[in-house]
Amino acid sequence: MSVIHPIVAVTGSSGAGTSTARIAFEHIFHRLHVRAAYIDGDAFHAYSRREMAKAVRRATIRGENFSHFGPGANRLDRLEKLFAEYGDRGTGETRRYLHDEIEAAEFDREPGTFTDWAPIESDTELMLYEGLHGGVVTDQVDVAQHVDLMVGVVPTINLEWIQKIRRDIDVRGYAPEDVAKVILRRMPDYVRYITPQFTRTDVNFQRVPLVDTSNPFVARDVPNDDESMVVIRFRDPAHWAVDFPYLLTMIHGSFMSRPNTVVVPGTKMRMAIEIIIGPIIRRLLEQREAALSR
Ligand SMILES: Nc1ncnc2c1ncn2[C@@H]1O[C@H](COP(=O)(O)OP(=O)(O)O)[C@@H](O)[C@H]1O
Ligand SMILES: O=C(COP(=O)(O)O)[C@H](O)[C@H](O)COP(=O)(O)O
Repeated sequence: MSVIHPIVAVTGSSGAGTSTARIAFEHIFHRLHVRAAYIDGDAFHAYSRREMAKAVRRATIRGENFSHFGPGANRLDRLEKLFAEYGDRGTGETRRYLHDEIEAAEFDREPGTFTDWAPIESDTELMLYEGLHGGVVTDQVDVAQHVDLMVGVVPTINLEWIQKIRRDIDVRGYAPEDVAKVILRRMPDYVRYITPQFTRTDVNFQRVPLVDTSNPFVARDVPNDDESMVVIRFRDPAHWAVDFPYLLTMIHGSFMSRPNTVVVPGTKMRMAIEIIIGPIIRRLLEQREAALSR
């Protein structure tokens, strides 16, 4: 945790929508004229696509579980080092994982490989992490302890799988049966490392479909915003002085389902993110300015 170099972590499983949610954060930062350091969590994968395939084969032969969700396939030590260093000095190192031809062409590399480690942008006011492990805690690392605002993007699982399946097939070019195998292989680490994060998050955005998603493995398209609601849970509303009456007034069709939970129409998810997160980011920046002027 750091007043002068705050870290915001947007955390979610593969296909959950963290990259999509990041756009709302970019709008907030633009409106507040924030200079942010952006971190893509996939940069902390430990292996290239080819090396990962070999590691998975070796683990399978040994009858062991191994996936991108677990510590064995990620440099969580370097992720924690980055968070600790950024919180302390506003510096650190990151890189990019190049998922597809388009991303790879930008760096004249092969898809499924990394760019070189390089210093993050200098003189930033905060860091935004987006990826799988922004709130992870294992026997060896505690990434969560460094985060000032932790946001979960956690669609209900059938919707999350539909989003992942459609994206991995339509955008990343994977075969449907391979995506299903990856989902199955990742389940032990999903339960052990991914889902526990969402108990630690300050706020979770959980998109819930209002249409049938009972068999996500045959769904032809992703339920759109009109076909969903978003359950927004605050771990400690008082800590962030969440103004629920204002929220309910501003977002037509919203209602409280619990004292710490507001539900909004799917079409209002981005607006809800901006109305909720905007004041929190402004408060973090005001605290930073006050500390710097002391
Ligand atoms: N609110 C949403 N409504 C409709 N589709 C969504 C929504 N959020 C994410 N998606 C879709 O789900 C897929 C995965 O989203 P993405 O942001 O890439 O997930 P992640 O980065 O967490 O893996 C993408 O195809 C994206 O367009
Ligand atoms: O699933 C994720 C998480 O990323 P995202 O949140 O973008 O899904 C991995 O990065 C990719 O599966 C990498 O493996 P591959 O080399 O198969 O792309």
